[in-house]
Amino acid sequence: MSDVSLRHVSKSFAAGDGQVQVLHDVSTDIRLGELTMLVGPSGCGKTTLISILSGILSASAGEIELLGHSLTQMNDRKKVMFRRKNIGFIFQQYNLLPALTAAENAGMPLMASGLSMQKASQRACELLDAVGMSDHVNKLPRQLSGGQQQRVAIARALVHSPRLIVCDEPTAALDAASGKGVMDILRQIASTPERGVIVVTHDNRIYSHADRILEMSDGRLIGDHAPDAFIHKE
Ligand SMILES: Nc1ncnc2c1ncn2[C@@H]1O[C@H](COP(=O)(O)OP(=O)(O)OP(=O)(O)O)[C@@H](O)[C@H]1O
Repeated sequence: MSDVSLRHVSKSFAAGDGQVQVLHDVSTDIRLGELTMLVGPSGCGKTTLISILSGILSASAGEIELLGHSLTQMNDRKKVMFRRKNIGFIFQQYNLLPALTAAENAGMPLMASGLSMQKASQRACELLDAVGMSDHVNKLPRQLSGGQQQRVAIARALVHSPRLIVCDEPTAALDAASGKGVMDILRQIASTPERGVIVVTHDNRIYSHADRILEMSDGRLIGDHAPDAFIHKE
């Protein structure tokens, strides 16, 4: 059994009087212990695919299994619970709450599941320390650089110890050095066998951080590459 399995996944959206199909018969397996990148031109369906594999969107057809559970058979409430426990999300925009400190922001998922502010902040500080932010725990987002804010977002994504980290363009808003710093952290997370990281990206500066690159075009998976081979092909 694979850690993430997609079988014959298709997705259509309503458009005008008809439907537009944005994913066509996508099948692949994604493993924990690896950093998998999903690359391809704008509009080819990358965000739609990670939204389906993390249970945010439902597929129009096909089967999705995640960590031994069939997402296809879960109702919406179960999907929310499953996601909260097992998946951490990191986006291009860091989505930090401006009135909360770094520690409070990073602790938010724990507070949302009922932990006290004090306990949540304590665990958040451990994670902030791990991403090199121990000197900034009491700062507000506006007092942090883009790269530092993304580190807070990484700490927030990890604070509930999810097994899968799903990232949509995590380095798009960052300069090269900050982007590399963020990818080094994600790479380290994916080097533990019980954790997997999936990164959607356009950013060819970071391809070398992948263990594996899945290439999409026009709603289809068209390649499964080792990063070296893909970088030389580009
Ligand atoms: N809710 C929706 N309703 C209708 N069409 C949608 C919806 N969401 C996405 N699409 C369409 O599906 C296609 C794939 O979009 P998606 O965001 O998955 O692409 P992407 O590869 O992530 O693009 P980008 O790299 O620009 O973010 C696009 O043509 C988009 O317009």
